[in-house]
Amino acid sequence: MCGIVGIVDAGGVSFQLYYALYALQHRGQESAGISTFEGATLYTHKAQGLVAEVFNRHTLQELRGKAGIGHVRYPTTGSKIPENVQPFNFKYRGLTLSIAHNGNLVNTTELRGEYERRGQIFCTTTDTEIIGSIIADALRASKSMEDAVLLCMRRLRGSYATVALLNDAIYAFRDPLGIKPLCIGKLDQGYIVASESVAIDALDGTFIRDVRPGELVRIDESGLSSTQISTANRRAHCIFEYIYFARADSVMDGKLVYDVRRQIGQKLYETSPVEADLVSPVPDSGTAYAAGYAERSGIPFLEGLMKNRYMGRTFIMPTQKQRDRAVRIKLNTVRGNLKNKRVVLVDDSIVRGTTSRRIVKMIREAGADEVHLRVGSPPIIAPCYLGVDMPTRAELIASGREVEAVRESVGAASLVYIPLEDLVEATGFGELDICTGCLTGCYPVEIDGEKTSRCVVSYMGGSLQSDLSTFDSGKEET
Ligand SMILES: O=P(O)(O)OC[C@H]1O[C@H](OP(=O)(O)OP(=O)(O)O)[C@H](O)[C@@H]1O
Ligand SMILES: NC(=O)CC[C@H](N)C(=O)O
Ligand SMILES: [Mg+2]
Repeated sequence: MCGIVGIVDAGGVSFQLYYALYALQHRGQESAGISTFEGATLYTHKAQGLVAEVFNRHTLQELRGKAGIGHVRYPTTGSKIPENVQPFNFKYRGLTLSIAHNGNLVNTTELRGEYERRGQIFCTTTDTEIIGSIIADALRASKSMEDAVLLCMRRLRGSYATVALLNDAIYAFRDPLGIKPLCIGKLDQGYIVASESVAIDALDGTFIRDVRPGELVRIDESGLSSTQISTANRRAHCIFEYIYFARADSVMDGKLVYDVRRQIGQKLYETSPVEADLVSPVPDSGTAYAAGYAERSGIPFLEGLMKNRYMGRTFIMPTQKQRDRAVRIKLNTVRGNLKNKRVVLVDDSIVRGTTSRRIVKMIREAGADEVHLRVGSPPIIAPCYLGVDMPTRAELIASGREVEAVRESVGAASLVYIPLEDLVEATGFGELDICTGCLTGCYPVEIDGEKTSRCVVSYMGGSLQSDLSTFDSGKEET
């Protein structure tokens, strides 16, 4: 779930891009990068590390121009190596293209093979380079950016919210199902597109709207224009954005994330009331859920865990060793709030169980009488292929296990997950407008060996109808 941003601003963009990436840091902690354009020169600075580690005043001053894009990475395809740090640049005669992507393709191997057979040499091991290659190839053949993106949408399978800097114009597009978020804001002297609205807020901008699924937006110094490249008969917004990834203060596809989480917290109490002395969130992402739970139950909201504010997110760290170590440093108990108390502990999700195992033990050691765990998502039972790094069933604590076995494994007195119907209702979307692959094992795009739900996409000009389910006969439809 990387974070992407594109800005055109008459006053210069590098510092603005930096602050926008800072606001999106929670979406990717592995690397950060910015590309800008001025005159005939493409400037790029990128490296592994957090936004504040990668850039300083000097590097930002060197990034000249009034248009640029930025990226924070959370690796999903291609390992954690310097070559995979985005944005990626493509140069050909008078053409300079820089590209940054949030999402994950499921036909990378097939497309890479095809391009390699045509003589293409790839410099990275990511899926993103394929998107850049398709666009650069089309532009080299004198096609328009609209044609290039049309080709992308016909060829790419998976999720892709993308920003591209083509000379001094920014292009932004979203896959036909709108799996990953992308929104548009107005700045004093220009425009911004970003993964989440918090990046617009950080620049004192005004939220305009979301980029529509299948839409291509162009921004340059004369303003903003849009072309609808493809249209689908459904959407598939990622449910995990609402559960965990997005910041609670973001408005995403018309929903304030905090409201969704708070409502889930309320429903969690209604699903299975419990008598307790306090409701404690698991910071950060569990907080809005706990607020809703406390509100509905009337049980006092009290923090039993304190988060070290200098620690980032643990779930998105690449190795189990790093994740274990990080949880130990990140969370500590507030002993006085827990001693001899019956505690309802509310978190957004249990994925591998790293966090819950550790904190239930810590809270018990702090003297709590009972720890009741409440979770704002149903059990995560299937891998995500579309942008969350949980690639195998084996690593998921709830995959192939009953709730009782998970409860025992994390050591809680009781464990309750929100039912899927309640979660879907809280998002306000229809069941067919969100991707619940990680919760149901049924995906909105064709994935080898997995169930696929029906989806029909039509493309600009109406000449091509692609029914993804035809690749998939015999598999279940929802
Ligand atoms: O079961 P696990 O594999 O531990 O994964 C789930 C946990 O990881 C996430 O927290 P994280 O620390 O990444 O981020 P947060 O500070 O936003 O809650 C999530 O909020 C859960 O607490
Ligand atoms: N999390 C993401 O959006 C990652 C983008 C891309 N798949 C990469 O791994 O670099
Ligand atoms: Mg958490």
